[in-house]
Amino acid sequence: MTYHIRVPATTANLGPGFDALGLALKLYNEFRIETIESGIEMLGCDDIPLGENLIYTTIQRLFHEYHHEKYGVRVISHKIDIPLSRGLGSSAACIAAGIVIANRAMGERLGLEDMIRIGTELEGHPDNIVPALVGGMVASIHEGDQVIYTRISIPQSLCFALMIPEFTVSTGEARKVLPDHYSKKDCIFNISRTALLVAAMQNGELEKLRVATGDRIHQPYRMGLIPGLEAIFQKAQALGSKTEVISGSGSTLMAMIERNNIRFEDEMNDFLSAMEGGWYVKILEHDQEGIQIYE
Ligand SMILES: Nc1ncnc2c1ncn2[C@@H]1O[C@H](COP(=O)(O)OP(=O)(O)OP(=O)(O)O)[C@@H](O)[C@H]1O
Ligand SMILES: N[C@@H](CCO)C(=O)O
Repeated sequence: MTYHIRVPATTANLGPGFDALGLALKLYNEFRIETIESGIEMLGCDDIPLGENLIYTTIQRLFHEYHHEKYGVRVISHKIDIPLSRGLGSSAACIAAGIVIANRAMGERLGLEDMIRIGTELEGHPDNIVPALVGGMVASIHEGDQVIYTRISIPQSLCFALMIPEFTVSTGEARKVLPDHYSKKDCIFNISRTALLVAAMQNGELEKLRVATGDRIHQPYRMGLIPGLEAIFQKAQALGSKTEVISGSGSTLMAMIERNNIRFEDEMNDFLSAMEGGWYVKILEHDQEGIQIYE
Protein backbone atom coordinates (compact mmCIF):
# COMPACT_ATOMS: atom_id res chain seq x y z
CA MET A 1 0.00 0.00 0.00
CA THR A 2 1.27 3.49 -0.89
CA TYR A 3 -0.13 6.88 0.08
CA HIS A 4 0.97 10.49 0.63
CA ILE A 5 0.82 12.91 3.53
CA ARG A 6 0.93 16.69 3.41
CA VAL A 7 1.44 18.59 6.67
CA PRO A 8 1.42 22.39 7.11
CA ALA A 9 3.87 24.74 8.80
CA THR A 10 2.49 26.54 11.83
CA THR A 11 3.22 29.80 13.60
CA ALA A 12 2.71 29.81 17.37
CA ASN A 13 2.01 32.43 20.04
CA LEU A 14 0.96 35.28 17.66
CA GLY A 15 2.39 37.68 20.24
CA PRO A 16 0.68 37.33 23.62
CA GLY A 17 -0.80 33.81 23.28
CA PHE A 18 2.32 31.99 24.48
CA ASP A 19 1.87 28.19 24.24
CA ALA A 20 -1.85 28.75 23.55
CA LEU A 21 -2.45 30.26 20.09
CA GLY A 22 -1.23 28.99 16.74
CA LEU A 23 -2.17 28.97 13.10
CA ALA A 24 -1.45 26.76 10.11
CA LEU A 25 0.18 28.22 6.99
CA LYS A 26 0.16 27.20 3.33
CA LEU A 27 3.73 25.93 3.45
CA TYR A 28 4.07 22.16 3.51
CA ASN A 29 6.20 19.07 4.03
CA GLU A 30 5.12 16.12 1.93
CA PHE A 31 5.87 12.44 2.44
CA ARG A 32 5.24 9.28 0.48
CA ILE A 33 4.53 6.23 2.63
CA GLU A 34 4.98 2.60 1.57
CA THR A 35 4.08 -0.49 3.55
CA ILE A 36 7.00 -2.86 4.09
CA GLU A 37 7.34 -6.20 5.88
CA SER A 38 8.64 -4.83 9.15
CA GLY A 39 10.51 -1.95 10.79
CA ILE A 40 10.73 1.77 9.93
CA GLU A 41 12.78 3.02 6.99
CA MET A 42 13.44 6.72 6.36
CA LEU A 43 14.52 7.92 2.92
CA GLY A 44 15.34 11.42 1.66
CA CYS A 45 16.35 13.02 4.95
CA ASP A 46 19.90 11.75 5.46
CA ASP A 47 21.07 15.02 7.03
CA ILE A 48 18.99 14.35 10.19
CA PRO A 49 20.34 11.51 12.38
CA LEU A 50 17.66 8.85 13.01
CA GLY A 51 17.63 9.55 16.76
CA GLU A 52 16.74 13.22 16.07
CA ASN A 53 14.35 12.49 13.23
CA LEU A 54 11.01 13.26 14.83
CA ILE A 55 9.00 11.30 12.28
CA TYR A 56 11.07 8.21 13.01
CA THR A 57 11.06 8.60 16.80
CA THR A 58 7.31 9.29 16.84
CA ILE A 59 6.45 6.20 14.77
CA GLN A 60 8.88 4.09 16.80
CA ARG A 61 7.33 5.23 20.05
CA LEU A 62 3.76 4.55 18.94
CA PHE A 63 4.59 1.13 17.47
CA HIS A 64 6.27 0.24 20.77
CA GLU A 65 3.48 1.64 22.96
CA TYR A 66 0.73 -0.13 21.03
CA HIS A 67 2.78 -3.34 20.50
CA HIS A 68 2.48 -3.00 16.74
CA GLU A 69 4.56 -5.65 14.94
CA LYS A 70 2.40 -6.70 11.99
CA TYR A 71 4.21 -4.77 9.25
CA GLY A 72 6.39 -1.70 8.88
CA VAL A 73 6.61 1.57 6.95
CA ARG A 74 9.01 3.26 4.55
CA VAL A 75 8.74 7.07 4.79
CA ILE A 76 10.10 9.02 1.83
CA SER A 77 10.51 12.77 2.43
CA HIS A 78 9.85 14.13 -1.03
CA LYS A 79 9.16 17.82 -0.36
CA ILE A 80 10.54 19.50 2.74
CA ASP A 81 9.55 23.17 2.54
CA ILE A 82 9.29 23.88 6.29
CA PRO A 83 12.74 25.09 7.39
CA LEU A 84 14.17 23.58 10.60
CA SER A 85 14.33 25.52 13.87
CA ARG A 86 13.00 28.81 12.45
CA GLY A 87 9.78 29.03 14.47
CA LEU A 88 7.60 27.53 11.74
CA GLY A 89 6.65 24.33 13.52
CA SER A 90 8.94 21.88 11.71
CA SER A 91 9.00 19.67 14.81
CA ALA A 92 5.21 19.70 15.20
CA ALA A 93 4.80 18.90 11.48
CA CYS A 94 7.04 15.85 11.86
CA ILE A 95 5.33 14.67 15.04
CA ALA A 96 1.91 15.11 13.37
CA ALA A 97 3.11 13.16 10.32
CA GLY A 98 4.62 10.42 12.51
CA ILE A 99 1.39 9.99 14.47
CA VAL A 100 -0.77 9.81 11.34
CA ILE A 101 1.62 7.33 9.66
CA ALA A 102 1.80 5.09 12.75
CA ASN A 103 -1.96 5.27 13.21
CA ARG A 104 -2.65 4.20 9.66
CA ALA A 105 -0.23 1.27 10.00
CA MET A 106 -1.97 0.26 13.25
CA GLY A 107 -5.40 0.16 11.56
CA GLU A 108 -6.62 3.66 12.57
CA ARG A 109 -7.00 2.74 16.23
CA LEU A 110 -6.46 6.37 17.36
CA GLY A 111 -9.11 9.05 16.91
CA LEU A 112 -8.31 12.74 16.28
CA GLU A 113 -8.55 13.60 19.99
CA ASP A 114 -6.03 10.82 20.83
CA MET A 115 -3.66 12.08 18.12
CA ILE A 116 -3.91 15.64 19.44
CA ARG A 117 -3.20 14.49 23.00
CA ILE A 118 -0.23 12.32 21.99
CA GLY A 119 1.17 15.08 19.77
CA THR A 120 0.89 17.62 22.56
CA GLU A 121 2.63 15.28 24.99
CA LEU A 122 5.48 14.72 22.52
CA GLU A 123 5.84 18.41 21.57
CA GLY A 124 5.36 19.69 25.14
CA HIS A 125 2.78 22.37 24.22
CA PRO A 126 -0.30 22.33 21.96
CA ASP A 127 0.07 25.60 20.01
CA ASN A 128 1.84 24.18 16.92
CA ILE A 129 0.65 20.57 16.93
CA VAL A 130 -3.10 21.31 17.07
CA PRO A 131 -3.20 23.60 13.99
CA ALA A 132 -0.78 21.22 12.20
CA LEU A 133 -3.40 18.49 12.68
CA VAL A 134 -6.65 20.44 12.24
CA GLY A 135 -5.68 23.60 10.29
CA GLY A 136 -6.77 27.21 10.80
CA MET A 137 -6.12 29.42 13.81
CA VAL A 138 -6.60 27.57 17.05
CA ALA A 139 -6.66 28.32 20.79
CA SER A 140 -5.65 25.22 22.79
CA ILE A 141 -5.07 24.25 26.38
CA HIS A 142 -3.57 21.11 27.88
CA GLU A 143 -5.40 20.11 31.03
CA GLY A 144 -4.74 16.81 32.77
CA ASP A 145 -4.61 14.27 29.98
CA GLN A 146 -6.90 16.27 27.70
CA VAL A 147 -6.30 18.93 25.08
CA ILE A 148 -9.23 21.27 24.61
CA TYR A 149 -9.17 23.50 21.56
CA THR A 150 -11.35 25.76 19.48
CA ARG A 151 -11.01 27.35 16.03
CA ILE A 152 -10.81 31.11 15.60
CA SER A 153 -11.81 32.67 12.30
CA ILE A 154 -9.25 34.76 10.43
CA PRO A 155 -10.30 37.84 8.42
CA GLN A 156 -10.41 37.12 4.67
CA SER A 157 -8.33 40.23 3.95
CA LEU A 158 -5.40 39.13 6.14
CA CYS A 159 -2.30 37.24 5.06
CA PHE A 160 1.06 36.60 6.66
CA ALA A 161 4.52 37.81 5.68
CA LEU A 162 7.24 35.55 7.04
CA MET A 163 10.72 37.05 7.22
CA ILE A 164 12.95 33.97 7.42
CA PRO A 165 16.68 34.16 8.17
CA GLU A 166 19.43 31.69 7.45
CA PHE A 167 20.27 31.32 11.14
CA THR A 168 18.30 29.04 13.46
CA VAL A 169 17.02 29.40 17.02
CA SER A 170 16.31 26.13 18.80
CA THR A 171 13.04 26.13 20.71
CA GLY A 172 14.79 24.54 23.70
CA GLU A 173 17.31 27.38 23.91
CA ALA A 174 14.61 30.03 23.37
CA ARG A 175 12.60 28.58 26.28
CA LYS A 176 15.62 28.63 28.58
CA VAL A 177 15.93 32.43 28.30
CA LEU A 178 12.43 32.92 29.77
CA PRO A 179 11.98 33.71 33.47
CA ASP A 180 10.32 31.24 35.86
CA HIS A 181 8.04 33.88 37.36
CA TYR A 182 6.14 36.92 36.05
CA SER A 183 4.63 39.89 37.84
CA LYS A 184 0.87 40.21 38.20
CA LYS A 185 1.09 43.29 35.95
CA ASP A 186 2.76 41.35 33.14
CA CYS A 187 0.27 38.47 33.43
CA ILE A 188 -2.65 40.89 33.19
CA PHE A 189 -0.95 42.62 30.24
CA ASN A 190 -0.83 39.33 28.28
CA ILE A 191 -4.21 37.95 29.34
CA SER A 192 -6.00 41.12 28.25
CA ARG A 193 -4.19 41.26 24.92
CA THR A 194 -4.75 37.56 24.14
CA ALA A 195 -8.48 38.05 24.71
CA LEU A 196 -8.48 41.19 22.55
CA LEU A 197 -6.49 39.45 19.80
CA VAL A 198 -8.93 36.54 19.54
CA ALA A 199 -11.93 38.89 19.44
CA ALA A 200 -10.26 41.26 16.95
CA MET A 201 -9.50 38.33 14.63
CA GLN A 202 -13.05 36.99 14.85
CA ASN A 203 -14.51 40.45 14.22
CA GLY A 204 -12.07 41.42 11.44
CA GLU A 205 -10.83 44.48 13.35
CA LEU A 206 -7.38 44.74 11.79
CA GLU A 207 -6.65 48.15 13.29
CA LYS A 208 -6.68 46.55 16.77
CA LEU A 209 -4.09 43.88 15.93
CA ARG A 210 -1.09 46.03 16.84
CA VAL A 211 -2.15 46.71 20.41
CA ALA A 212 -3.63 43.20 20.71
CA THR A 213 -0.31 41.50 19.91
CA GLY A 214 1.58 43.23 22.72
CA ASP A 215 3.48 40.72 24.85
CA ARG A 216 5.55 40.68 28.02
CA ILE A 217 5.88 36.91 28.47
CA HIS A 218 8.34 35.80 25.79
CA GLN A 219 9.23 38.28 23.05
CA PRO A 220 11.12 40.82 25.20
CA TYR A 221 13.42 37.99 26.36
CA ARG A 222 13.94 36.50 22.90
CA MET A 223 14.63 39.64 20.90
CA GLY A 224 18.35 39.35 21.65
CA LEU A 225 18.44 35.94 19.93
CA ILE A 226 17.34 37.51 16.62
CA PRO A 227 19.75 40.19 15.33
CA GLY A 228 17.95 42.56 12.95
CA LEU A 229 14.52 42.15 14.58
CA GLU A 230 13.93 45.81 15.41
CA ALA A 231 14.95 47.08 11.97
CA ILE A 232 12.71 44.49 10.25
CA PHE A 233 9.74 45.28 12.49
CA GLN A 234 10.16 49.00 11.75
CA LYS A 235 10.39 48.40 8.02
CA ALA A 236 7.31 46.14 8.08
CA GLN A 237 5.34 48.83 9.88
CA ALA A 238 6.50 51.46 7.39
CA LEU A 239 5.25 49.16 4.60
CA GLY A 240 1.78 49.08 6.13
CA SER A 241 1.88 45.90 8.19
CA LYS A 242 -0.91 45.70 10.78
CA THR A 243 1.45 44.23 13.38
CA GLU A 244 4.67 42.23 13.75
CA VAL A 245 5.56 39.29 16.03
CA ILE A 246 8.21 36.62 16.50
CA SER A 247 6.93 33.43 14.83
CA GLY A 248 6.94 30.74 17.53
CA SER A 249 10.26 30.94 19.31
CA GLY A 250 12.00 32.49 16.25
CA SER A 251 14.14 32.96 14.31
CA THR A 252 11.42 33.81 11.75
CA LEU A 253 9.56 37.11 12.17
CA MET A 254 5.98 37.53 11.03
CA ALA A 255 4.05 40.58 9.87
CA MET A 256 0.29 40.45 9.48
CA ILE A 257 -0.53 42.31 6.27
CA GLU A 258 -3.54 42.98 4.10
CA ARG A 259 -3.84 40.81 1.03
CA ASN A 260 -3.96 43.91 -1.16
CA ASN A 261 -0.59 45.20 0.16
CA ILE A 262 1.14 44.43 -3.12
CA ARG A 263 4.31 46.43 -2.51
CA PHE A 264 5.23 44.63 0.75
CA GLU A 265 6.98 41.59 -0.73
CA ASP A 266 9.32 43.36 -3.17
CA GLU A 267 10.16 46.25 -0.88
CA MET A 268 10.78 43.98 2.10
CA ASN A 269 12.97 41.67 -0.01
CA ASP A 270 15.06 44.67 -1.17
CA PHE A 271 15.43 45.76 2.44
CA LEU A 272 16.35 42.25 3.65
CA SER A 273 18.91 41.70 0.93
CA ALA A 274 20.93 44.62 2.32
CA MET A 275 20.98 43.02 5.80
CA GLU A 276 23.21 40.36 7.30
CA GLY A 277 21.58 37.06 8.21
CA GLY A 278 20.46 35.70 4.84
CA TRP A 279 16.87 36.91 5.29
CA TYR A 280 14.11 36.47 2.70
CA VAL A 281 10.35 37.01 2.77
CA LYS A 282 7.50 34.60 2.00
CA ILE A 283 3.90 35.79 1.81
CA LEU A 284 1.55 33.04 2.92
CA GLU A 285 -2.13 32.49 3.47
CA HIS A 286 -3.43 30.41 6.33
CA ASP A 287 -4.12 26.73 5.74
CA GLN A 288 -7.62 25.60 6.71
CA GLU A 289 -7.23 21.85 6.33
CA GLY A 290 -4.39 20.70 8.56
CA ILE A 291 -2.66 17.40 7.83
CA GLN A 292 -4.00 15.63 4.73
CA ILE A 293 -3.70 12.05 3.54
CA TYR A 294 -4.09 11.34 -0.14
CA GLU A 295 -3.59 8.21 -2.22
N1 LIG B 1 11.85 17.20 8.03
C1 LIG B 1 12.23 16.72 9.21
N2 LIG B 1 12.43 15.40 9.38
C2 LIG B 1 12.77 14.93 10.60
N3 LIG B 1 12.93 15.67 11.74
C3 LIG B 1 12.75 16.99 11.63
C4 LIG B 1 12.38 17.58 10.37
N4 LIG B 1 12.24 18.90 10.56
C5 LIG B 1 12.53 19.13 11.86
N5 LIG B 1 12.83 17.98 12.50
C6 LIG B 1 13.23 17.86 13.92
O1 LIG B 1 12.74 19.01 14.63
C7 LIG B 1 13.83 19.75 15.23
C8 LIG B 1 13.54 21.23 15.18
O2 LIG B 1 12.68 21.53 16.26
P1 LIG B 1 12.58 22.99 16.92
O3 LIG B 1 11.46 22.89 17.93
O4 LIG B 1 13.92 23.47 17.36
O5 LIG B 1 12.17 23.92 15.71
P2 LIG B 1 10.79 24.26 15.03
O6 LIG B 1 9.76 23.23 15.35
O7 LIG B 1 11.11 24.46 13.59
O8 LIG B 1 10.44 25.65 15.70
P3 LIG B 1 9.10 26.15 16.50
O9 LIG B 1 8.71 25.04 17.42
O10 LIG B 1 9.55 27.39 17.23
O11 LIG B 1 8.09 26.44 15.47
C9 LIG B 1 15.04 19.34 14.36
O12 LIG B 1 16.23 19.48 15.09
C10 LIG B 1 14.74 17.86 14.05
O13 LIG B 1 15.08 17.06 15.17
N1 LIG C 1 5.03 28.30 22.25
C1 LIG C 1 6.32 27.78 21.86
C2 LIG C 1 6.33 27.65 20.35
C3 LIG C 1 7.63 27.12 19.81
O1 LIG C 1 7.56 25.75 19.61
C4 LIG C 1 7.41 28.73 22.31
O2 LIG C 1 7.27 29.91 22.04
O3 LIG C 1 8.37 28.29 22.95
